[in-house]
Amino acid sequence: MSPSKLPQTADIPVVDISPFIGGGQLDTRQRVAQQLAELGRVNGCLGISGHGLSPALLEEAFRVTKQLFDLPYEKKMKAPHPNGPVPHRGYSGTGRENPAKKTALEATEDAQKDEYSKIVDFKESYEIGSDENAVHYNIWLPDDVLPGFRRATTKLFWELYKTAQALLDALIMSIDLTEQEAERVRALHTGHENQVRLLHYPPVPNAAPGSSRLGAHTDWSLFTLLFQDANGGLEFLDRGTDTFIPATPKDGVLYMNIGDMFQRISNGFYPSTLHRVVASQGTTAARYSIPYFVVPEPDGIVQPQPSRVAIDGKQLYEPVTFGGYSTKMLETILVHGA
Ligand SMILES: O=C(O)CCC(=O)C(=O)O
Ligand SMILES: [Fe+2]
Repeated sequence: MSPSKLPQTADIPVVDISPFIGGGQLDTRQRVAQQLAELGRVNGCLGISGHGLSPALLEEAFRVTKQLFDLPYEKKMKAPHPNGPVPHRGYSGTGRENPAKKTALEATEDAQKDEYSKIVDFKESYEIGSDENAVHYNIWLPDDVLPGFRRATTKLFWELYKTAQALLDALIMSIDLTEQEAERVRALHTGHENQVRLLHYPPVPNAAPGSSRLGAHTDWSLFTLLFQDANGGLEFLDRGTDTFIPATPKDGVLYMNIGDMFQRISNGFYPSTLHRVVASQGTTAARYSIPYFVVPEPDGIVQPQPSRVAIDGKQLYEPVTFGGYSTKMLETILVHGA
C-alpha cells in the first residue's frame, strides 16, 4: 500500500522537566533527558511542563507587556532601539526587523531566497538583558513612563534564567557529553548574554488564511523558551512531513526550540527549528508573546563537541564565536533607518 498523502496532524510532544528543577534523583533526570532526545531530535522543538515558573509571574509579565505596548508611540520611543545591531536592546516599532531575511540568506534555491526576502513582519518589540552586560546594555524607559516595568521584567529575566539553566543541564545530559565537555558548554552560559523580548503583533483585519505575522526563521540562540497568549499562531516546521504544525497554547506549557548554537554544539543531533507566526483566517486579535533567548559569551568558541563528532564520524560545522555570528545575523534582519 502506498503511504497516505493526507497531511499529518502531528502535535508537539510535551516533556515534564521538573526533576531538573527540583533536584530529582539521577535516574529520573536520565529518563527526562532520554525523552528530550527521543521526542526532540527530529524537529528540535518541544512543549515543556514542570518548568518552575509560577502562573503569577507569567501573568504579571503579560500584564506589563500589554501596558508597555498600549503606551503612545512617543512614550515607547523614550527607550529606542539604536539604528544598528549593538546594543540589541530597547523598543523597535513595526517594520524594523525581518528575521525571514536570515532564512533568505541561508536558502540554497533562488525561489526560496525570493520568497523569504519579501516577507515583512508586523510586530513591535522590546529587548531586555542583564544590567551587567556592558556591550548589549539595557535601554530602559524612564521609570515614570511605566512605573514598575523595570522591576517586573528584571525579575522575569532572572526567573527565566533558572529554568534555562535546568533545561541546559537536561539537554547536555540528553546528548551524552563528557563531564569536561559539559563544563565547557556550561561555562559559556553565564546568563548575562541572555535576552528576553516582549512582542506585540497588532490585530489583523480580514486576515487571509495563514498570512504571515512573523516570517519563518531559525533563532541563533543556543535554545529559546517561548511564552504566548491564548491566541496562538506560532508554528514549528515538522521535518517529517515538511509542513508547519501549530504550537497550541496549553496551560503550564512553554515551548522550547533549539537554535543555531545548540545545533552546532550537538553536531546536528538537534536541528535548529524553523518557526514562524501566522494569522488565523478572519479578524485576528492582537497577540502578545515573550521569547527568551539563551546565548553564549560573545568570544567563547561554539563548536561541535568531540564526543558527538566521534559518534557521527564527521564534524558538520566549523567553530564560530557567537559575537561574530550574531552581529552578522542582526545586520541581516534589522531594517536600518526605518
Ligand atoms: O512570537 C512568537 O511566538 C515567536 C517569536 C520569535 O520567533 C522570535 O522572536 O524569534
Ligand atoms: Fe524565533
